[in-house]
Amino acid sequence: MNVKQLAAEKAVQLVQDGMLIGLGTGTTAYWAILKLAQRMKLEGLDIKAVASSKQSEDLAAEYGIPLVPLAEITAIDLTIDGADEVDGELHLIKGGGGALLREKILAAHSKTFIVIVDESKKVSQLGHFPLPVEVVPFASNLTLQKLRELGCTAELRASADGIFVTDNGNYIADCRFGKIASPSELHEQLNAIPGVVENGLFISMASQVIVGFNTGETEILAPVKR
Ligand SMILES: O=C[C@H](O)[C@H](O)[C@H](O)COP(=O)(O)O
Repeated sequence: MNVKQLAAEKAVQLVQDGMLIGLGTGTTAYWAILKLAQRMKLEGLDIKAVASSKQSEDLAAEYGIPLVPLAEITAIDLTIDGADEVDGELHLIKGGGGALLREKILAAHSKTFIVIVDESKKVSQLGHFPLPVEVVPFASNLTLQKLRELGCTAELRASADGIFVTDNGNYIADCRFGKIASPSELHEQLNAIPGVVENGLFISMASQVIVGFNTGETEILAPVKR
């Protein structure tokens, strides 16, 4: 079993009958979706789900996980999602796959938000991974200028056929800040820029982070209560 699968399967153990599950996006969340489908088939697990991307929606549909229209829900019991970096405070960088906006909306409405990562994602300080920032296409060159004034190099993400476009019809600016001294302060500064829709910093949102190790072990990290 690979390390991402290990963390994902540990998280899926927390899922119980009757829950509404938020499905994350990416190569780690992929394993969680597969395990949920397997538990439904083998154990008769009775769940419904909402998806954080077209990709995860398609995967869930392919594996027979019933999806609920977002208009019909008021809250999510538990969301399971990956991350690009996790620091000691359990702040995250997300959006490597471009799904950060929908992921953040689902996380914000989840009673429990479980993050699943392999050990390579644990860092002492966020920022080595370029921070994804979702921006509207209109005047994106000007928005990029404002982002750079915050001290990063910012480039629009490319795709095979031009500029990468999110499920929401927006662009992603990948911002290299180097080490981020104050993630919460940067989060506020980024979202104050007109044209920025949302950024990939998830501040104090994780209820738990499940880390998979190459040794086959897992570690559960919980936020320190102050
Ligand atoms: O937009 C994508 C998401 O934030 C992913 O959850 C994140 O990039 C981690 O992806 P992966 O599990 O593929 O490393």
